[in-house]
Amino acid sequence: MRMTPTTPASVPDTAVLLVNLGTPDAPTAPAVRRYLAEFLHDHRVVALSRWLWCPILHFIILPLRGPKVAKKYAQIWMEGGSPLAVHTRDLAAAMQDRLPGLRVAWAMRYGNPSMAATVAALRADGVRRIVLLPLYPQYSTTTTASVTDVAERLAREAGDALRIDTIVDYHLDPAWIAAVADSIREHWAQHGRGERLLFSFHGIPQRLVDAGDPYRTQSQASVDAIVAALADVPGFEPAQAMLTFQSRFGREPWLQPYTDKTLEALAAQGLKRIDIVCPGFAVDCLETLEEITVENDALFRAAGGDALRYIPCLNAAPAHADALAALARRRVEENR
Ligand SMILES: C=CC1=C(C)c2cc3[nH]c(cc4nc(cc5[nH]c(cc1n2)c(C)c5CCC(=O)O)C(CCC(=O)O)=C4C)c(C)c3C=C
Ligand SMILES: [Fe+2]
Ligand SMILES: [Fe+2]
Repeated sequence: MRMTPTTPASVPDTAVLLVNLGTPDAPTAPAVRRYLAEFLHDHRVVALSRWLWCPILHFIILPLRGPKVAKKYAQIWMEGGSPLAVHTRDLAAAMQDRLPGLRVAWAMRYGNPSMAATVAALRADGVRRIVLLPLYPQYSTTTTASVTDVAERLAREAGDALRIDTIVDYHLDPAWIAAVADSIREHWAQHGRGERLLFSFHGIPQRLVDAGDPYRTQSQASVDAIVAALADVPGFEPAQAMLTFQSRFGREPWLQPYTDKTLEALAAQGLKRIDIVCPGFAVDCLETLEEITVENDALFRAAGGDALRYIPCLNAAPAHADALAALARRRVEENR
């Protein structure tokens, strides 16, 4: 008699796969060079011709940036590793607690654990359907599409044995908006309110937005919704909120206004206490913990400010895990 392979009821055949950007394995120059080499070879991130870009990358960017950026990672490194990896892992564990009938896994677009190895391990465990959740609330071709490029290749290679459904953005998800707004509210309850509330998002080249990338529009929509959710805070006026863009890379114009220039301008206007939050980042990372709380803090003070008060990312907070688990559960049930 021919036996039909079955999956035991206790082993879920559907997984939720969180994918974040990626980070070096260690805060050392060789590890940072390896990570940046993979990241900056991605055509979604740098679209220049390889004839032009490879010599610049291999002979200028990687040798110079490796040691410099490794020192920055060393300042924020946690006991369990890079903050981006630690918080992504903890968020996946918190979501697993909320999704007992599903398998929750996490991977990185660049570096480790890779998407290919994670998907291979899930398939070996009997997973046949994946709900993919790139950890970018706002869609961009530079980030989300780069994750779906890899997912599409893996699904193609697996043929009928694997289906992947992607949640392409969640920039207006009501539970996520409420979680970010509540984190700001709680910060204000503990520390008081600053004179301005800056929403600082990772930038992208303006050229990409001109070509149709919806990232800026979605970032503005997230800010508007979070500000609307804070309307009942006594004394808070929507005009105190500002959208800015950080982490420029390269020489061409990126989305503006720039976070660093805005902070200097606000200090020059005599403002002393600014609150800053980064809702484009699901979890804390180099760009929030070093660029905002070390570099931008120093330049705000040097320009005459007193305190740049950073409101942390949602990380593995219960409200974040609740919001993303509900989002994933809905997607699993939608196309059963
Ligand atoms: C949140 C969304 C992100 C977008 C959009 C994004 C676009 C983008 N980034 C670079 C270049 C670099 N980014 C770097 C770090 C970094 N970027 C994001 C997120 C987005 N990037 C995160 C979460 C991080 C931190 C990773 C960590 O380990 O904590 C870096 C590496 C650090 C450095 O060398 O400065 C680079 C380089 C480009 C070019 C780009 C869009 C074209
Ligand atoms: Fe190269
Ligand atoms: Fe980046």
